[in-house]
Amino acid sequence: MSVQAPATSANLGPGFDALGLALRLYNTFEASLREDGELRVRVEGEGADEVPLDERHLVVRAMRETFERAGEQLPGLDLTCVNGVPHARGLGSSSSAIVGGVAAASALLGRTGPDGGPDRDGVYQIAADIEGHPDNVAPCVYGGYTVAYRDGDRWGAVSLAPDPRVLPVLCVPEWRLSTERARGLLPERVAHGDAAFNAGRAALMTAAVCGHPEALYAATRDRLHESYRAPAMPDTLDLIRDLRKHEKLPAVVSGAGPTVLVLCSTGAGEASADSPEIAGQVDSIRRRAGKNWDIRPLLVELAGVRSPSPHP
Ligand SMILES: Nc1ncnc2c1ncn2[C@@H]1O[C@H](COP(=O)(O)OP(=O)(O)OP(=O)(O)O)[C@@H](O)[C@H]1O
Ligand SMILES: N[C@@H](CCO)C(=O)O
Repeated sequence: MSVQAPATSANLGPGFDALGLALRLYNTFEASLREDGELRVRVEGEGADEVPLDERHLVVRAMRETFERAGEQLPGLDLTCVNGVPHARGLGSSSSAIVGGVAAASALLGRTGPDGGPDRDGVYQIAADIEGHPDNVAPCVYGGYTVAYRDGDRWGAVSLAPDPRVLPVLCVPEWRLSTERARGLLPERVAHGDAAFNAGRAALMTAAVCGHPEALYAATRDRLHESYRAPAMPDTLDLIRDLRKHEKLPAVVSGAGPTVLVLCSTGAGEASADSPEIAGQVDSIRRRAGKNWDIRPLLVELAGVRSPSPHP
């Protein structure tokens, strides 16, 4: 069976550990069970020469955890990963691997949702437990723009369709920053005023993405994480400052960085990389960014993780 799990951009500025957006850029995982107990992992594309090809592989770990929670043992496994999502760039590669692994294992265990597709809530609960925070996992599972939260011992999420006038443009650098290191830079406590500031901007972000793109510039302000992480990604914060100050574009750190997310938009009509208004904004981004950044306009993925067939 095969699973396609999208890239995601989390936080969107003020929505630390809560807001996220699914992107049309994917990792694909093909998994089939082996009766001889052997594990065979093949990886193509992003991270191919870097990730371990044994029990430590993140997809394998997620699959094993899902089997164990169901009271079963994962037998042998053939796993092929075709990765389109760059690692450690703030594009949710680890969530894509975890969600893909949990969705594949769930399907192999015969669990499906009411529509015959993935059991989305089941996948979300396990994957968010493994990842530890839900803001990449929620859009990867449900697609669209998501607001994720913790409710007692469960994870909750609402998925909304973004305004078609909005187009995410990613500026992806060659260099990397691990989420673990970026989280280690955050303070244990923040000022009440900063928390209140972010609450207002995060609420505004939902309005902005889902019907009021004119509010995107004001909505993309943060006081809880970006500046604390600046020492680990000074070029990212410099590019964001330049895009905001000189181009008046709503730019933020994508996830834990170092990618920059720019929420481009049109005044009217659907946003696409070919529409003159967006093409002009993309040109400005390219000019400001220079040659060290890969500028990628990406449509929003509306459906989330897919597992076309539950049969091994
Ligand atoms: N497709 C994958 N297959 C196997 N392991 C992966 C995969 N993607 C990520 N990983 C593991 O997770 C690590 C990167 O995860 P990390 O959380 O630092 O970055 P990210 O998920 O790309 O960023 P962010 O969470 O900020 O969006 C990699 O170094 C690798 O060990
Ligand atoms: N909210 C997370 C996203 C990256 O996984 C962070 O900023 O650390």
